[in-house]
Amino acid sequence: MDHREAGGLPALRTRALCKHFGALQVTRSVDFALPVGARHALIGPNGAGKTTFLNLLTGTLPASGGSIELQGEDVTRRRPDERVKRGLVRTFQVTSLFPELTPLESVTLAACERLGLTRRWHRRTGAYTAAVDEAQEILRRLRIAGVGGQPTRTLPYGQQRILEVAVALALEPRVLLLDEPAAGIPAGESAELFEVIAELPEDISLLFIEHDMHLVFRFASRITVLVAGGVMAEGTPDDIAGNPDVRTVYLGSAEHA
Ligand SMILES: Nc1ncnc2c1ncn2[C@@H]1O[C@H](COP(=O)(O)OP(=O)(O)OP(=O)(O)O)[C@@H](O)[C@H]1O
Repeated sequence: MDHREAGGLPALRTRALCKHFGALQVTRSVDFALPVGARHALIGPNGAGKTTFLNLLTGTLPASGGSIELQGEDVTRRRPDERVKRGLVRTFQVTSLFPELTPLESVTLAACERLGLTRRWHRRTGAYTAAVDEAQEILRRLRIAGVGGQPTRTLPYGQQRILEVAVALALEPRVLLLDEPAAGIPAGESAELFEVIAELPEDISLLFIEHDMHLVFRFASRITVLVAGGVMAEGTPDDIAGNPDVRTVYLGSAEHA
C-alpha cells in the first residue's frame, strides 16, 4: 500500500487528543496520523473508546484536550458540517437513510447538498443533471447501480450498508471514517463490502473500526490498537499480529498472522 503524504502532510492527524466524561477518561492523549491513501483499521476491546475517537474526529463530540488537523489545518474547534466541507466524512448509518427514497435519489440529494443546490432550487437544471450523473457513477462504482431505482427499504441489509458508503462518497471525502461497516452483514457479503471499499480511489484515506479480525488483517494497510482509550500499538498487520502485548490483551490465542 502506498503511503504518500500530500505535501508531506498526513490526511489526518491528532495530537494528545483527550476526552473525558466527568471523571471517566475515555480518550487518553491519542497521537495518531492517517497517511494519504491509507486503509487504516482501528481495533480494540469493547469500550476501548473507538467510536468516541471517531466522534471526536467528526466533531460530534467536543474534545477535552489536544488537537485534530486535516491536511495540516487545525479543525479542533470546527463544527461537524465545516469538517465535512473540508472532506472529513463518516458513513451515515442505515437508520439515517430514507427508506422510501431510491439509492439514486439519496445519493443525488447528497451530491446536491455538496454542490449547494439544495439551498438554490432555482438553479438551472443542468446542475441537477450533473448531480444525477455523478450519483449514477457512484452507484456503478459500488456495484449497486442495478438496484438504484428501488426503494431503499426493499434492499438487502448488505446493500443498504453499501448505500451508506455511496451517500458519503457523494460528499467527496478526502478522509472517510467507517464505523463497523460490515456489522450485521452475513459473513459472505461482508467480504464483498470490503472489496468494494478497497477499490475506492487512493486519494480517499480510510479509517475503519472493525471487530472481524479476518477482515481487518485482509484489508488494512496499518492497524492501531486502542485499549482503555490509549494507543497500545500501531503498525502493519504483521507488526500487530506479532505483538505479544496485543495478543495477550486483545487477540488472545486466535491465529491471524
Ligand atoms: N456520552 C457518554 N457519556 C458517558 N460515557 C460515555 C459516553 N460515550 C461513551 N462513553 C463511555 O466511553 C467508553 C468508550 O465507549 P466507546 O463506545 O467509544 O467504545 P468502543 O471502543 O467504540 O466500544 P464498542 O466496541 O463496544 O463499540 C465506554 O466506557 C462508554 O460507556
